[in-house]
Amino acid sequence: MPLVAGVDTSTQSCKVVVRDAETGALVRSGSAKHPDGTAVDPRHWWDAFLAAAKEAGGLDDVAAIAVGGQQHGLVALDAEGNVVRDALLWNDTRSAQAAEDLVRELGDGDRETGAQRWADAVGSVLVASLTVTKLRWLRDAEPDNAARVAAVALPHDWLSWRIAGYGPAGDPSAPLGPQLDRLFTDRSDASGTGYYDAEADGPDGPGAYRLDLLRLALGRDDVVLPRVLGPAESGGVAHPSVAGSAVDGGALIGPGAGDNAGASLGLGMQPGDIAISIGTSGVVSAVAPRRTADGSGAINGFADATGNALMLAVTLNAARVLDAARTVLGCDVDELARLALAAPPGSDGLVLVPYLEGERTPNRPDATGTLHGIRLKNSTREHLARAYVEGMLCGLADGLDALRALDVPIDRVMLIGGAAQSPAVQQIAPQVFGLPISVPEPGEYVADGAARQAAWVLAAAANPGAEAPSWSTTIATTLDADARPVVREQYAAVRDLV
Ligand SMILES: Nc1ncnc2c1ncn2[C@@H]1O[C@H](COP(=O)(O)OP(=O)(O)O)[C@@H](O)[C@H]1O
Ligand SMILES: O=C(CO)[C@@H](O)[C@H](O)COP(=O)(O)O
Repeated sequence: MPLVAGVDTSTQSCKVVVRDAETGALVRSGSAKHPDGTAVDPRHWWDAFLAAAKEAGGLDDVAAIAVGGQQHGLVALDAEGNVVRDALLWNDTRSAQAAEDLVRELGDGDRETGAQRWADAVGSVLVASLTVTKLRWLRDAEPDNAARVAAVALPHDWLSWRIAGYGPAGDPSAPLGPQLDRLFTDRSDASGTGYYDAEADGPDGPGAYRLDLLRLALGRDDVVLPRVLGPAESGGVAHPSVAGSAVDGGALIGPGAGDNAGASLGLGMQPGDIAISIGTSGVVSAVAPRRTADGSGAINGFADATGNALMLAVTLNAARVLDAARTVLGCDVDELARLALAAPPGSDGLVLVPYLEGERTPNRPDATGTLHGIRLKNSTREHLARAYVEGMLCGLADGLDALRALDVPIDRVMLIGGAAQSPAVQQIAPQVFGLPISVPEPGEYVADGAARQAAWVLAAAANPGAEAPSWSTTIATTLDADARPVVREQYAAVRDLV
């Protein structure tokens, strides 16, 4: 049985899974941490990938590999293949003013007009997360670095390029050197840049770069952008020092995907399915045949990894809100869950608005978190734990409402991401969302989606036109509970007091 590898180079860590290409059975896995911070030298992602691959027993025997990754991060390369500065990640808000400037400029000075024009052009109203705003920030704040930019990649594009053996000139781990024209990406991740229209008529199918928007941001467009591959197209072969050395012809590299599109592929999402991911980011996502251009900015209209649209609401404050609660309470994840479940729904009026890192949806990059309604009665560890869980979930419930407002069908809601394993999150989520919640078997769904894509690439190499393999997703449990409207009512009453 051929084996395939899937990688998730996410905000906090790198995860590698090795699966059987036909059945999807998990064979081996590994993971390694990334450094903290919103600006990171990508070499840490390379080191973490190598460590995770080693923990997964090495990748010599895999016949294909694909990479899913945190979206939007600006990896700006010079002509020698070096990064011009630390990559600015999706959760770095220093480009908030650049986003505002670009919105107004496209609207001929009018914000509302500009917001709708960006949504029509690329599927999303600009916020600091999107790559194009980081390019504008670079142009304005670091003109010397901006002048050195010869290629612009995203985290998953860059890691795929390194796996193929390319990289900085003179770096022994990059034997093929800095061939920038060998960079490739996929439609899902390109759709989060802000200078790619996934639904334009392109020469090879849907999707085309918007060089006019790149120029608007950077002031020029003479930079290499990764080639955008089709869903089952191979971008090349892994360097034998990294993967596939024991396989005839080497390991094919798949196009990869943005992490949310990777998760969608890993879960096998269909229209009507909603995934709520509680990782570093909080993401509410749905697949649809076409994107809706939401000029309000609540919903991003990205692409998925199969040819559909992927509609998302994304918050900056998710699993780390619970990490912060653990720091405040001095407890581990089990104790946090026990405490939260010991307090009543609504936490007797104690409400956390969880903008601990500013916020993206709604767009409040400079906001801070606030605790409201503190009384003697609710000044307990239990109430505080519950308020943190409820506040974080309320931000996601607003995202679900935004999808609903666009008439996105909601038949099934699946909860994934690191914090989805918390019993408190699992039990409180149906009370907040007012819907039953399905929790798939614990797993790395982004890496799994990348592995499924790798298996698809392998099948398509032998049989062009092959479909993605039909690996199944097991739902471990479905949780239902009476809706507790008080939680969202209390939250709505204070959410805008920032
Ligand atoms: N049982 C749990 N309860 C609460 N939080 C958890 C639990 N398990 C993991 N986490 C949190 O989940 C986060 C990691 O989730 P993950 O989806 O891997 O993030 P990312 O993909 O953004 O790197 C960490 O902040 C971690 O503390
Ligand atoms: O910005 C987005 C999507 O628009 C985030 O979803 C990032 O893609 C990071 O994801 P995680 O590493 O938190 O899973």
